[in-house]
Amino acid sequence: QLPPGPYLWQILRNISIFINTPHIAFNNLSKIYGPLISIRIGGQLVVVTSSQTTAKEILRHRSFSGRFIPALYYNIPGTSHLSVVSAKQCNDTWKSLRAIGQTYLFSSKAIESNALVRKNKAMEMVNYLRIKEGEIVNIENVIFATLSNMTSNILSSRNLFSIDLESIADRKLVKFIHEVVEKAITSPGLSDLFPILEKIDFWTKRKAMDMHRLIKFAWGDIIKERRASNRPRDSEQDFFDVLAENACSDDQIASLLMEFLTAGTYTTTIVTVALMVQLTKNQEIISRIRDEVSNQAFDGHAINDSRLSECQYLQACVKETLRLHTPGEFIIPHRAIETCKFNNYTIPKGTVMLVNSWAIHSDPSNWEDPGSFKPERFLGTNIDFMGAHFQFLPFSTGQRMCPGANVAVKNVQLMVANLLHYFDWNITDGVNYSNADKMYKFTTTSRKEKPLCLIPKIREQHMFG
Ligand code: HEM
Repeated sequence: QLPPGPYLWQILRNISIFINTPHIAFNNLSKIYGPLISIRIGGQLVVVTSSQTTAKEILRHRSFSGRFIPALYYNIPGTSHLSVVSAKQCNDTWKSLRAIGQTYLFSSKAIESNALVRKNKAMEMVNYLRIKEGEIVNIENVIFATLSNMTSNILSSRNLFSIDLESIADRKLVKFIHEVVEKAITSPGLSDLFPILEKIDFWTKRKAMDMHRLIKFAWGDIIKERRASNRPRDSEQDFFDVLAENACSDDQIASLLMEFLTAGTYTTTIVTVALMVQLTKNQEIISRIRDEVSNQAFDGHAINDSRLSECQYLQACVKETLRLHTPGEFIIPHRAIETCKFNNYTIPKGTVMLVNSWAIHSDPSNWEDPGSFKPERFLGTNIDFMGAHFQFLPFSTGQRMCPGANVAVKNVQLMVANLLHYFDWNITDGVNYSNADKMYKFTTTSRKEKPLCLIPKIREQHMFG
């Protein structure tokens, strides 16, 4: 009754492709076994789809609305009861946290009322880059710090990083955020695959305590300071105030702030950087974005956040980057919360449900020349990212769909508009826009061989601005 799948020896024979490029491995398997494939990894049953129709059915199926997150994450104090991304199912706490997020972060009203924070952080970035004119800048770090500070200010009215990430404390925290995504959220440990080992899996418990210390290190002082300060007026409340009013413990607040920060910043940085990499190869696209931003969104002093939605071409570039460089080739794993019948198969409770968004975004029956960066493909179409067009699911669809889709796109647009409006960018060997293909090779859709380092040059009209 389970969906078909390869034998263990077939996986072992191709083990390196399964480990290094599982999205390609499963896409290849779907040509043999069809849209639903099951495999057993240790004690864990995993069902994978690379088809857009089946993906839609899974992501919108109530029985598959649970989340599978490795045990490492749940061993971090504060994470198990108060969480959105890692909530095991869509219970009342999950609903109320999504509602709080909607009020303070995600809704159009929240986006509008946070416009000043975003503008100020973007201008801090521009001012920093002005000082760095002619020097090699790790622009990936600057983008990460700026996006993190935008998010942490919206969540808790405080900065989390210095803009150049130069201090040891900053670097420690960045490394940790990468670790949260790459180890705690997306890589199953031994006790996830062999639950019988849970009691003796001391490594996971020790690692979780290390992570807890770092979360406290990041948010501890901010939480202490905020708790000691006067309660703000209702109209000035932020996300932190609502959590504090709801009797959340320091551990719970810290881990939730960290979760939102990671969900919002890690992904958006990847997309902004990937778009910058594409732009370093294509001066024509840069000129087109610049013209559009100057005409539609520059108000004489700064880029006007609310007018960026009129920049259709810039938005097409962001969509094309989300298609070609989706952060993560698979949607964060779902979990069957009950045993159910699905497409004539029986899917047992606890099964991990994986959707291969890379395969959907590279399907030649949906996308002509899918491996190329062609923003024009989105112009004149109504294909958007809100989960109604199943050939394009960067933010997923259904109950667990990313609530931050609109904020994310707005942030990427704002960052790229500022970076291009005020600066020309030379790649580090001094040759403008020529060697980028070799220098910034992607090893997967979103990981590059090297960090993106560029040299900013103030554009002439902004010399004395
Ligand atoms: C380009 C940027 C982003 C991408 C590609 C992205 C993508 C995703 C995806 C694929 C999911 C999983 C959906 C599912 O399980 O079906 C997700 C979940 C989530 N994202 Fe995003 N995201 C981005 C930015 C953001 C931002 C800016 C925020 C908030 C500030 C955010 C907050 C969340 C949260 C809270 C969840 C968990 C939803 C739940 O489980 O109910 N994301 N995101």
